[in-house]
Amino acid sequence: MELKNLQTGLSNLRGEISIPGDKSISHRSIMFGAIAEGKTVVANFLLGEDCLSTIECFRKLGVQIEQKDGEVIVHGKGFDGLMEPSDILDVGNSGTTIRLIMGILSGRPFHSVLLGDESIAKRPMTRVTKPLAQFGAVINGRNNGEFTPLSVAGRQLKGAVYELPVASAQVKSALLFAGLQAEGKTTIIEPEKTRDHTERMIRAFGGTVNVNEGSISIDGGQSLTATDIYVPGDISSAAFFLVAGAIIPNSEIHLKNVGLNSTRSGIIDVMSAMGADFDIIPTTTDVDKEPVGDIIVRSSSLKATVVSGTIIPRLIDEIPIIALLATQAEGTTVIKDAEELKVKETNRIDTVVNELKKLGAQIEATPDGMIIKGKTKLKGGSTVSSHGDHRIGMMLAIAAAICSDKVLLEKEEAISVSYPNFFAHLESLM
Ligand SMILES: O=C(O)C1=C[C@@H](OP(=O)(O)O)[C@@H](O)[C@H](O)C1
Ligand SMILES: C=C(OP(=O)(O)O)C(=O)O
Repeated sequence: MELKNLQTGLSNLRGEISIPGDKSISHRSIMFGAIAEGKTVVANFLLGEDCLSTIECFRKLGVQIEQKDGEVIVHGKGFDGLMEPSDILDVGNSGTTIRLIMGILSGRPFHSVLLGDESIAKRPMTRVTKPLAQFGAVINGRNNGEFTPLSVAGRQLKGAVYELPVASAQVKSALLFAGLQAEGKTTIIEPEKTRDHTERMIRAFGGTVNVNEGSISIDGGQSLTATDIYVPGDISSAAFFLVAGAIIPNSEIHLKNVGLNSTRSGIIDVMSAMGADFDIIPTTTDVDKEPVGDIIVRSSSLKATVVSGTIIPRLIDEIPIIALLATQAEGTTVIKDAEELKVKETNRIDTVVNELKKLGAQIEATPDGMIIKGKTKLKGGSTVSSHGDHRIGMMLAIAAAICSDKVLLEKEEAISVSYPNFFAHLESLM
């Protein structure tokens, strides 16, 4: 296996980078473009492997999708324009693709089969297949519908009321896609607020969705109309450079075009609580659009914090890099209520704790999170692994930057799932 020799001992990071498109919004732009009528032009689409998997799945469903001059153009023909695929739909490494597409496929009058990579094969699917069964969907899979391969026998769905047992935007979104094509009304009750890109996009495509405190309702039988989408930069990708700027000495990084949707910006609140030195310059001009801004981050003197409760869904994908940040803060940082980390691309409680320990961090796993003692000088002198998880790979590359001894990374290729230019951007700041 080829190992990447990570840059260590960085004395500063300076300059400006434009953050690539948001992964969650990019997936949804293809899905909504496909089920709407007309031509949807998507600008700043993320060309990461996960989003490319979504494009390929919809091409197999008969949707014409072009990539031209940095834009993606989706020629939608409505829900009824989707056709039975003659081949397996391969979602690759993407949990968002497989979970959301089930909400669309379960209401279509044809048969389809979903498969992904070895990580997807371990991720729980009954969180989606069970509630969809309440709508009348018929989805089968290994272990009573828990694991891929999954087969979907689509049929006319009936709207339902469903209370989510875990805060999951993927489950909520799958049910909204089912509800859009069902007979009658659908109401979803969330235990905590999760990312709301699906609700925003229903509106952008001319649909109606009612959001009340803790619940989301839609009427079935809605038809959507194509629109142009601008995808803001992904705060989950910006997070690696926010932390790099704060923990590497003599740094000042200007991150351009970062999505600042409040359902995603928990890392900003955590960095504030830890005393990080940064400024936000909002650049959004249209209040109906996803909020966007620039962030300037500088080397900081940090203190420990507690990360728990309702903030967790607002920063779930940033916890690996927040754990690294906590190794450089004075005091004991506690991250709890984050059991969901166990069912991501890897068990992120285990992979974060084990890999950071190899570099010299004082970090222990708990059943629902981790406890990190700082400030600790990370040494390195070891080989670490992404375990095929893009966010673990990027966190380790930033961790290596503050190590004194050599650090080798196994499975760096995972990073292109969400941030193909990651190393180019990192090097441009050195
Ligand atoms: O809806 C989405 O686009 C996502 C929701 C989150 O997953 P859960 O819904 O499982 O929390 C997040 O971890 C994932 O990266 C993307
Ligand atoms: C969990 C993630 O993605 P997904 O669930 O789409 O695989 C992620 O990007 O961190």
